Amino acid sequence: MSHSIQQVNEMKYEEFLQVFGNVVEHCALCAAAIWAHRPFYNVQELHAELCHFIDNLPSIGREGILRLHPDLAGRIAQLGLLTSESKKEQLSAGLDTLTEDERETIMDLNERYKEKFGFPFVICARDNKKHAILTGLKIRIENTSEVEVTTGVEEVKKIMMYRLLDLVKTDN
Ligand SMILES: NC(=O)N[C@H]1NC(=O)NC1=O
Repeated sequence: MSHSIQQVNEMKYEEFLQVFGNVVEHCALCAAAIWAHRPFYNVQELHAELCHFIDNLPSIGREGILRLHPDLAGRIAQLGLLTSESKKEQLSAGLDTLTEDERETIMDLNERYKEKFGFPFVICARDNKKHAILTGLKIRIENTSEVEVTTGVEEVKKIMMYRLLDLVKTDN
């Protein structure tokens, strides 16, 4: 359901958390923190407040946010246990149409990425089809940890914007 920015600004904390609690995957803290910063002028400002909160976390906090994300085409997806948001995103990237070889490659690269960095590979699946995800994994696994925390968090912000646009009307 889509809400006007006026409706968002009038929301009590509990409703706000229910509506926006998963705009950052499994990290309701982000929405809980920025509720105090109402009123928001528009969805862009809401997004900017969330970005500001995330950017001000210590590096281990930002890594923690990455860790809350399920692997793309991973076991959680295979078990049907994704959040509805993540499921929709993974479908939009065509991750349900992977060949056996592609699935094995992506799962293997995801494991190697996690072994190297200690957090999962995060990319905005609504901006990347399955081939771009595979290429991204192959390229980004060569980066340093610092670069990958920054890159992963920038992807979280893109995912967040799409999720917000599903929830807030922009025509006000
Ligand atoms: N691992 C990872 O990138 N997961 C996320 N990406 C996305 O678009 N939705 C997710 O859950």
